[in-house]
Amino acid sequence: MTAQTLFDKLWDSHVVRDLGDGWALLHIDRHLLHDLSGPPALADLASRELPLHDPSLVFATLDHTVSSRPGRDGTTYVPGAKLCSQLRDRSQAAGVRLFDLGQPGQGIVHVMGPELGIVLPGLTVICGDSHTCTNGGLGALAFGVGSSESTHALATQTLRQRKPRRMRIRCANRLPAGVSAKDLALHIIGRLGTAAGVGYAIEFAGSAVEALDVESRLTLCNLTVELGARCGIIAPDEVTVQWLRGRPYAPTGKAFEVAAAHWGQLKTDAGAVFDHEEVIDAATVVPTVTWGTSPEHAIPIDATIPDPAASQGSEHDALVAALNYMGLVPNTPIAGTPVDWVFIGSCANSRLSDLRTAAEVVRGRRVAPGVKAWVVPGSENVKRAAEREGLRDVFVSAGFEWREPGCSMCVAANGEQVSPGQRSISTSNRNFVGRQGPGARTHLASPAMAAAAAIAGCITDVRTLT
Ligand SMILES: CC(C)[C@H](C(=O)O)[C@@H](O)C(=O)O
Ligand code: SF4
Repeated sequence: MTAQTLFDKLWDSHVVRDLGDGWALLHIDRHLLHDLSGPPALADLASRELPLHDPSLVFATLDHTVSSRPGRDGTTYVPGAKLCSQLRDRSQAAGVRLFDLGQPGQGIVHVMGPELGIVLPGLTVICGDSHTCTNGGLGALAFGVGSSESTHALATQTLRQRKPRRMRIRCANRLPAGVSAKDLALHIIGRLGTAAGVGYAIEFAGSAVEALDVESRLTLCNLTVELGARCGIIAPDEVTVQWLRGRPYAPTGKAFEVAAAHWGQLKTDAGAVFDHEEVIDAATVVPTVTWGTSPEHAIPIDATIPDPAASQGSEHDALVAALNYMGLVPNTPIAGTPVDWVFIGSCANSRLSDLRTAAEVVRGRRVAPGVKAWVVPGSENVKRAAEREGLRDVFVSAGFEWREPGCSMCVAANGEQVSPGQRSISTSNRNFVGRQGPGARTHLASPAMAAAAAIAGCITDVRTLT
């Protein structure tokens, strides 16, 4: 038998029918719905009088348009109230399990899926959301879909897809202490650019990836879409198996052992051929932040803001526009840039391990005067676990606000915004123009770096925080 990549194994095992010309009909194992993309897909189906093919494979949660204010309900953010009630009503009518506000399981869709064991290695997972690639961190074949694809999958549990090419990004050696998966992701995007992954499914491999815990793997895969690829995957291993054991929707008893034995086969065979390969030396990665308006505007914390004079044509113009929007001066150090806002949250970095890392930086210190700092846990379960182990108290006594789970200021679809011209350091994954509100200036960073900026009042190297 010819050597196969992990991606090919996952793809081949889900082909219902080869449609020719690189297209295939795939079986979809899990379908996740959120309050923005879920209601239209369910409504589309209802208007065609089509039943769901298998509601037990579909799960819904409220995340994008819900307020994160303590004591909130689905109506606190008034413009989101209709979407919330639609997702509730349509899920109930369709027999779909919805994790509602205040219930264990509610949370950002890409946080709650893995957390509950709804997402498992070897499964195909879709959601009407581009960061569905996050789930690849467990070894699932997971990708975001558009609304007509979502409708099709609800009705048939299948999807017509064109097979992407395969890329492997091998991360050699180990990340240095204090350098996280988020730094690695930003480093990779900064080096390869946001178009590098277009048309590819990307496998992250190598000793630095093997050394990551599962939550860090989810972070790394979360940012695959910012490389232009719809899908990122990491081979499941013993760390994955241990992380999944006992999760509510994971198999139990003998079935879990059988599943785990199967997951052990899900890796790229020696000698398998990729269409493209990249190698990153993880040992050279340092804490990384973005300065501009694209995730590829990523630089090491000890670097200076780039000078557009070094580039030409449209690239020059794009750099000038980004510098103007961000209100930054070329050739000055990024460290020391004052921040108004600190946002620790989003499906990139709002899991328990992220909050632990940030709390370690914050413990016994104070948020700098004039800085607004928020922690928005990724899910109700993350929130409760963090509260049980005292992390909430660490943040609150330092001057952070402790909020309710959801997307919040990652995309500001719930009205929680950074004011025009204000600068935010954010653990999210997109720093686009207006992403955190009209005129808002966003710097992407790891939880440790965001926490350090909250204390220092400016972008700072967490390794030298005093
Ligand atoms: C609103 C949603 C469809 C969107 C996405 O697809 O990613 C959002 O989650 C985002 O992060 O920009
Ligand atoms: S947290 Fe941000 S990136 Fe993630 S799903 Fe929500 S809006 Fe999208």
